[in-house]
Amino acid sequence: MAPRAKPRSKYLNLAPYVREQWRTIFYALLCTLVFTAFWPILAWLSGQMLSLLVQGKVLELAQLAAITIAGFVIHKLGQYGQDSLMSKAALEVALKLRVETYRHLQQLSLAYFEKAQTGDLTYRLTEDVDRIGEVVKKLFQDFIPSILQLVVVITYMVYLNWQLTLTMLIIVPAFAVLVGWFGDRMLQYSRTSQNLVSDLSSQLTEVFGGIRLIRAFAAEDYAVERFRAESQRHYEAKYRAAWLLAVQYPVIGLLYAGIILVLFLVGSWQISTGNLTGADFASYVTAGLLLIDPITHTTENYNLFKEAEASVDRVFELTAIAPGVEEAPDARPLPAVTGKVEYRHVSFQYKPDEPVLQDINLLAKPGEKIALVGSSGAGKTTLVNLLPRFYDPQAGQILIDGEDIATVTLKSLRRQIGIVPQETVLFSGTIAENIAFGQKEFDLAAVEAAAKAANAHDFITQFSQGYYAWVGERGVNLSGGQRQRIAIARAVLLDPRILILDEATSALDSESENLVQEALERLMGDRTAFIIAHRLATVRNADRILVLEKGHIVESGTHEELLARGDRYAYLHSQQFQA
Ligand SMILES: Nc1ncnc2c1ncn2[C@@H]1O[C@H](COP(=O)(O)OP(=O)(O)OP(=O)(O)O)[C@@H](O)[C@H]1O
Repeated sequence: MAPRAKPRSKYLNLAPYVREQWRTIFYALLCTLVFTAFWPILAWLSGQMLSLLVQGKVLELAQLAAITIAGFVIHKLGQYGQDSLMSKAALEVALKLRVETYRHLQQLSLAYFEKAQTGDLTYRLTEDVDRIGEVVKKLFQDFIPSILQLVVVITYMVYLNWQLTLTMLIIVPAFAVLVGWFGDRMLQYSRTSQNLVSDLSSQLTEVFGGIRLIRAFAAEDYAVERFRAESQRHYEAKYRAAWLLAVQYPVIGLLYAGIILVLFLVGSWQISTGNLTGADFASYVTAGLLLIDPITHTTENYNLFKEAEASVDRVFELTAIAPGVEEAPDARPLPAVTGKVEYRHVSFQYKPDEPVLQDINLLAKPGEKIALVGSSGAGKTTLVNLLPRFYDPQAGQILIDGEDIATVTLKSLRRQIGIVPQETVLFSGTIAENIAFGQKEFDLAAVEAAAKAANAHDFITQFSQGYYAWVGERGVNLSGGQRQRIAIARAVLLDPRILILDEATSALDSESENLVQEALERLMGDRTAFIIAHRLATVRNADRILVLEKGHIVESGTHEELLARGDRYAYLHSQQFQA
């Protein structure tokens, strides 16, 4: 039989992030050492003090108390250092992980985002990363110090008296297992009763919603009986939990008393044989008490680690996704282009065996305006989306100024292509920030000039805060036409040689329509433009019209030429553009 591979812990993925924090962690561990080393010292001091107390040596006791307080201060300073530094390291890990994962997501292809659920992605980047941060914090701030404390205190106890320690090491874990068993059972019962409560409430919602039906069928008794049965189940689950709790306290209390009894019996036996002094026994008991906290923390943290493993898994699942559209390793920046665009035998499909574009050939001269028309689903959007490499074609090449776009850097390529989409997305921020979207710093004068060219300046200055008016939730509301002009201003500011315009299908009022149209004409100027056309004016004025059908270019020519042909375009024109 082949040896079973040991499952690799998901937590190992976090190692590089933790390693980066080694300096902080190192200092934090030094503080932990100081903090922990003082546990046995404090236990020993309390034993000595107890012994002096019994002997009535007040002065010595006072001196020792002063030393103890000093020791305690150092011990607490160690704890402060440990907690603050470990928290810092853990939060840095979470921060780095969050930003890195986000950066990775930004590189994934659009195809990924079409499949992914936004809610799920958001959850992974917020809740899951937070939970991981919490776990890392617990690991360093709680788990490692607790383990260290256990080791140090137990070593001290062995040093004081090994016979007593051996006895304790046998009975205490058994006790811990029993407490754990009670805990698990309680959790199980409370989950069951929670589920039953939600069943009960869904039954109520259903019944109150359907009360007419119950009346109509005279089914009141039936409804009461169903409700009674459900309530009975709820009662039983609750009672089981209450009963367990009632049993737990006496059982654990009795066992606890038993442990103390054993401790005293074995302790007095050891004192009687001369293996242990009274003061040492007091130190021993103090040390024993010091074990309770770390044991509780260790078990709690262990459960937390188990639970959080799913979060680690979910976050690293994202970072493992390949970007889809990738830059060639030797990609060069695309130099400033004139705007000549060429598609050579380009074929594309989103899903295997469902071709969307087939053997597309097209050449756009610098400054040419090309309108794309065709019925819905013909592949117009897909065709233009290949140009900024939102997707890569399965076959063929796309060239800009003779450079294959697959060989240049994505940034330099996309910077030279302006896009005015059908639906303008605005992010929360000022209008100026929205126009200068993607630029860390911008010149307000340039933004204003762009807005003027986009026929947006007038409506912007009507807001009381002008370019600083806030867009987004609780911000100014922009109409469809205004949003489009913001999008046009964005493109003007970017000043690309190539444009992709996806005309809005939703009707604008005629004034807005004229302003938008005028702004678009100005934007297009002498740039190369691909326009997914829905407006008659655009189609008429285009240098060339391409008619797409089922992924093929079926016709190409000017408006007049194509009308004269009386074929596909003429048909579409009569259907769509006759108003
Ligand atoms: N992200 C996607 N994943 C899978 N299939 C897609 C995707 N986007 C588009 N398609 C399919 O590809 C084909 C072409 O779509 P595309 O959006 O390019 O057409 P279009 O001509 O722009 O249509 P419309 O005018 O309705 O926008 C359609 O059959 C569409 O269902």
